[in-house]
Amino acid sequence: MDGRAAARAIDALRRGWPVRLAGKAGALALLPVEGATPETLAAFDPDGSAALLLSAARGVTLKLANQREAADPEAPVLIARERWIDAPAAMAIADPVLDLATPFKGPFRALPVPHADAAGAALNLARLAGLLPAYFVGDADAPTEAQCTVADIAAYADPHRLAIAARARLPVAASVEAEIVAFRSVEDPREHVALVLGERDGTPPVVRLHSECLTGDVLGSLKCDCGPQLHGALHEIAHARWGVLLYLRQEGRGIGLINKLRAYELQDQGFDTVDANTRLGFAIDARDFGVAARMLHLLGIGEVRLLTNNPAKVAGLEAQGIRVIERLPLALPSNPHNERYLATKRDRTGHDL
Ligand SMILES: Nc1nc2c(ncn2[C@@H]2O[C@H](COP(=O)(O)OP(=O)(O)OP(=O)(O)O)[C@@H](O)[C@H]2O)c(=O)[nH]1
Ligand SMILES: [Zn+2]
Repeated sequence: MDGRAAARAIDALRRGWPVRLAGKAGALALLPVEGATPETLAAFDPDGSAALLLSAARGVTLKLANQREAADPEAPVLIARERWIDAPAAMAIADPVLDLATPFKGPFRALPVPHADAAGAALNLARLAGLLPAYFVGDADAPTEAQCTVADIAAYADPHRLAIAARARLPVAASVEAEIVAFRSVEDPREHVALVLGERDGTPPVVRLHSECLTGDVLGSLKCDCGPQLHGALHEIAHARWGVLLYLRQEGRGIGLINKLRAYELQDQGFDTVDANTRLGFAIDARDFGVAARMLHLLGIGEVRLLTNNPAKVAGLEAQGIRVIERLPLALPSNPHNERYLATKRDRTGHDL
């Protein structure tokens, strides 16, 4: 298991370079659809015999006959590369934002998925790279720039690899009694942060898991409630005996900034948060709360009073060995731009709002 191999593969994918991903029974040569050019595609698939790997959720929208009722939205599906599927056509197949501009696609011919473990891991790897979950799958001898295995990807994403890298006093607006603690794992460039407010006194702290939202946290977006929740949580924690805000680098509930902005474009076309994610081919919530549990563990915290309206966060932490002794609500006033977002949280993802 080598997390570095996965890191190299992610780097290659982001540059639009092909990678080889080995599963238990065999390997797949993969060229990401996002970033593929006519030249890179011709070099990867000179005789036009590649297939297209997509997620089952995307297959549902494309009306692939065998995907009408996909049990697992993130399961891999494969379709043949017909003659008309060049690099731009593949992008239109992969990217739901283009569906309105290119409504008539197909017909598609579904193929059996070879090496389902590698194919599933490939979709996960695309998410980690911040790309659309879609690949050309080439011959076993297709040229590739990086190689990794399914186990390498698991090692890369393993929260146990996180360690405390630095800590310092950091007076903030909410409280001058604050310490910032930064965490990192060797291969994953995302640096998570904890802000510890007040004096540790042996009681379970008030804890907030805040997932990064560049648009809401920094730019003051009105489309979500992240900015007010961030400041509201810091305020609540500052008024408790002590507490911790975890700032998790899981932008867009784990699909990354670019894919979140694609989801926003779909929302402008009328889809809600949940449907936008599944149309892109992702799970409704792709976050890994094991990261938060690991950070709390490294801070010596085993019991928390959790500030959230999201029952999945409580369950996610408990599943990773953190006891949530109390759930504290964190609801803020809505605005005309985030009413639907909040209604979707309440009606479709079980938030207690
Ligand atoms: N994919 C996607 N992510 C979004 C969208 N809007 C906000 N986010 C992300 O959602 C995350 C914040 O999650 P929240 O839903 O506020 O928190 P929660 O865990 O569901 O629930 P609470 O703890 O009750 O606030 C941030 O990473 C945002 O970037 C969206 O429309 N699509
Ligand atoms: Zn937000």
